Amino acid sequence: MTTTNSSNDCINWIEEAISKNYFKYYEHRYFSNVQKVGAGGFGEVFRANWKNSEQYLALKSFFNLDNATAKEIVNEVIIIHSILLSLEFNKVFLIFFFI
Ligand SMILES: Nc1ncnc2c1ncn2[C@@H]1O[C@H](COP(=O)(O)OP(=O)(O)OP(=O)(O)O)[C@@H](O)[C@H]1O
Repeated sequence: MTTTNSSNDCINWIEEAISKNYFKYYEHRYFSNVQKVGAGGFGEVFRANWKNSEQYLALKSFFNLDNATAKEIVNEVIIIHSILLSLEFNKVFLIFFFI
């Protein structure tokens, strides 16, 4: 998928990514020092440490996992993935969690 398709396509895309293990699931308990840093139309953004490391990660939560949100997630994954690839990162780590 290179451009945004319909909402159904987005939900299928997410479900396929999960079933093929492209998306990994991490328990909330592995994150520490979770602090809210912002909010947008679809949810809230937090910064957190992974386990006990010094490295900050951005965690996004979504108000609802509906069609519009699925489309937003897919767009964001595609944009961040292409930016990181252009910077020659070999692996891409994105974290979303749902409340
Ligand atoms: N990786 C990040 N690091 C630090 N702060 C962030 C990060 N991502 C988002 N934020 C903060 O959280 C806010 C909300 O981000 P989010 O991506 O949810 O919404 P948005 O893109 O700003 O707005 P909308 O989703 O309504 O178009 C941002 O305005 C920013 O202040």
